[in-house]
Amino acid sequence: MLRYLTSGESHGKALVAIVEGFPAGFEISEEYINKQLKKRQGGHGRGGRMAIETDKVQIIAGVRDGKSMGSPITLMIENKDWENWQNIMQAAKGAHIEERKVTKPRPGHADLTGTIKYNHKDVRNVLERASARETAIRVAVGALAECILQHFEIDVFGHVVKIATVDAKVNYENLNEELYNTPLYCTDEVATGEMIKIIDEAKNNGDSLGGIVEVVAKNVPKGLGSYVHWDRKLDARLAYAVMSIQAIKAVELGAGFNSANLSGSELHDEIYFSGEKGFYHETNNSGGIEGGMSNGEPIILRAAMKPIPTLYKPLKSVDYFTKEQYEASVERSDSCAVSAAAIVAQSVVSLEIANSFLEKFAGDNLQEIEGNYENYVNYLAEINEVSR
Ligand SMILES: Cc1cc2nc3c(=O)[nH]c(=O)nc-3n(C[C@H](O)[C@H](O)[C@H](O)COP(=O)(O)O)c2cc1C
Ligand SMILES: C=C(O[C@@H]1CC(C(=O)O)=C[C@@H](OP(=O)(O)O)[C@H]1O)C(=O)O
Repeated sequence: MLRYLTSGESHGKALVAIVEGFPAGFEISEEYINKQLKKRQGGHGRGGRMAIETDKVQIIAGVRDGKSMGSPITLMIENKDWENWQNIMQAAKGAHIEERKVTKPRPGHADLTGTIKYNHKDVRNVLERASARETAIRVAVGALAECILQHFEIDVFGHVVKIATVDAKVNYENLNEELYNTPLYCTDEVATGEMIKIIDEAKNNGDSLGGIVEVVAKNVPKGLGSYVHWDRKLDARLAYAVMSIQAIKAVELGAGFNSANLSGSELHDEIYFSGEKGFYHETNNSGGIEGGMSNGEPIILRAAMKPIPTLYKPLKSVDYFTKEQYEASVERSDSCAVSAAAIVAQSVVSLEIANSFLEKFAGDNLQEIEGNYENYVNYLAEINEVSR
């Protein structure tokens, strides 16, 4: 079972994660982790901060000679912006914290309730940790999990299917690495043009936009997760993980919310059998999960991201200390980060799938896990034999 903790503030020295339970013997590609980090920084609509950062992972512990050792893996990403914030962010008493003290909470962010809850005297103490800067280290952790999945030929792709009211026609043929050279990680070129236009319009109006991301996991073996207990259900774990991403407001699997509009005969995926594929479905309204278990079809998850809360266009708020009503305005923010969210969603989905995979094929090292996996593949071949 993979467990991880993250630590780090948005303008602090660095972001750190410790990943426990990672089996020994897997090749860990620093290059792959950095590729994922670069993707998360991309996408049309990001703000000035992304021009400052060039996220690179440092593997501090748990990997030797390019392979996992079975010991906890520690990852770190430095914040280049720290240079500009040292005086304000340093931990020692006497830091110049008054300089950039924040007293005006932003609607839609963690600012107001976080300040009340922790009895802070500076809203900055909340926004530093609530910030989606933290998603950088989660992508690094997700990329580690992908090192396990890729060994077993499981591919997970995150992409953009909607920005505000513009829907993309999804072309599953184009869900590959090439997609990440496009400006919005969207498989529909025509919709991408429209999306860029409305993002620019929103930005010029001091506004922001949200959208919908989709994650597709291919070649996931049947039977990951379980129906026997609520916290072992793969769909529940995926929803929890994706909902924990900053600004995500809804998660659905397969037909999702539209399931409620369809009759049983329209919705349920009928079961077929062929010698080549074994048991399979010709439709995938379930999104690859039935009874909390992967059913062998691609896992398809969608998540809705709300528009970014920090706006150049003033929104009404109240100063935390003086209680004066004011109109908030800001120096710097993303206007749309849906492409980045697609990569973050891919990462947390990968981590949950890897976790369920390791539960099913448990082992302390690669060879042991491979053996358990092969055993299961042989078992599946056996049950595919016709018996009467
Ligand atoms: C990749 C990414 C980038 C984000 N960038 C910003 C930003 O620049 N400004 C901002 O106010 N919120 C940004 N957000 C959203 C806030 O972090 C989020 O709305 C806030 O933490 C409150 O949490 P909640 O929306 O989940 O309730 C971003 C979110 C993600 C996933
Ligand atoms: C730093 C990142 O995103 C940040 C997320 C964020 C927020 O409030 O969530 C606010 C902005 O931070 P800043 O005020 O420093 O510009 C974003 O840039 C990142 O994605 O790496």
